[in-house]
Amino acid sequence: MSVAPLSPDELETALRAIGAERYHNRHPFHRALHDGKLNKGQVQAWALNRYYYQARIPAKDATLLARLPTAELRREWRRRIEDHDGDTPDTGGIARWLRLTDGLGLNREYVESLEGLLPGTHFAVDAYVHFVGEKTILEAIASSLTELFSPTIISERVSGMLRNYDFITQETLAYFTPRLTQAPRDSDFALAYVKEHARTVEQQNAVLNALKFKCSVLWSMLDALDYAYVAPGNIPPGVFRPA
Ligand SMILES: O=C(O)c1cc(C(=O)O)c2c(n1)C(=O)C(=O)c1cc(C(=O)O)[nH]c1-2
Repeated sequence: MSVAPLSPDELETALRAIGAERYHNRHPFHRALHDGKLNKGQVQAWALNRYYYQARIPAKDATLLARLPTAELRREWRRRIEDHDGDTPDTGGIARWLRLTDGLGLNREYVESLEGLLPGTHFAVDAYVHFVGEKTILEAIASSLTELFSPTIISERVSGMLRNYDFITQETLAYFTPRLTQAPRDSDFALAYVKEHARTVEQQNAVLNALKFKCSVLWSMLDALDYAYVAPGNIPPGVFRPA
C-alpha cells in the first residue's frame, strides 16, 4: 500500500506536533531552571554546558553554508553565522553568552577551555554538527526548525529566572533578547524552504525525523545536566564542580 505525501500545510502541522511533544521546554531540568528550583551552582552548570552549543552553532552553520548551491541560500544562511560570531570582537551571540557566564561568576578562560563540559553535552552537540555535515541539505535545514519553538521557551525562561533568582539580572540574560527576533526570522525561512522542497513521502519522513533528532539533541543536553547536577553524587570525574 502506498501512502500519499502530505500537503505543505499538513507537513507544517506534523512538524509543530513534534515540537509540542518533544521540545526541551518539557524537560524537568528546564522547568526546575525557570521555576527557581536550582541553586546557583546548578545554574552555572547549565550556562557552562550550554556555552558549547552556542560556540558550535556557527561551525554547524558554516558546514551547511559550504554545501548550499546558490548565492541566495548562502546569503540567508550567512546571517546566522554573523549573528553568533558578530562582526567585531565582543559582539554577537557567543560574546553575549560569555556575559551570562561572567554574570554567574564563572571564569571566562575556564568556560572557553571546555574543560568543565559534561561528556553528554559534548556528544549531543557534536552529533548535531555531524548531522548537518552528513545529511541532505533538506534534512540539515529541517534540523534547525526547533527554532520555531524557541521564542516561547526563551520568554518563559527569562521571566522565570528574573523572578526566581536574586543572582540573575536583565543584563546577564541579555543574550536572549535578540533571539526573540532572530529565531522567528530564521525559522520562517527554514519552514518555507522545507514546505517547498519536501514533496515526496520519503523527503517528508526525512524532514520529520530530522526535527525529532534535533529535539533529542536538546533533550539529551538537559538529561546530562539533570543526571550530573540534580541527582546527588553523579558528577562525572574531571568536569565542572559547583563551589
Ligand atoms: O534557548 C533555547 O532554548 C534555544 C533553543 C534553540 C533551538 O531550539 O535549537 C536555539 C537557541 N536557543 C539559540 O539561542 C540559538 O542560537 C540557536 C541556533 C539553533 C540552530 O539550530 O541553528 N538553535 C538555537
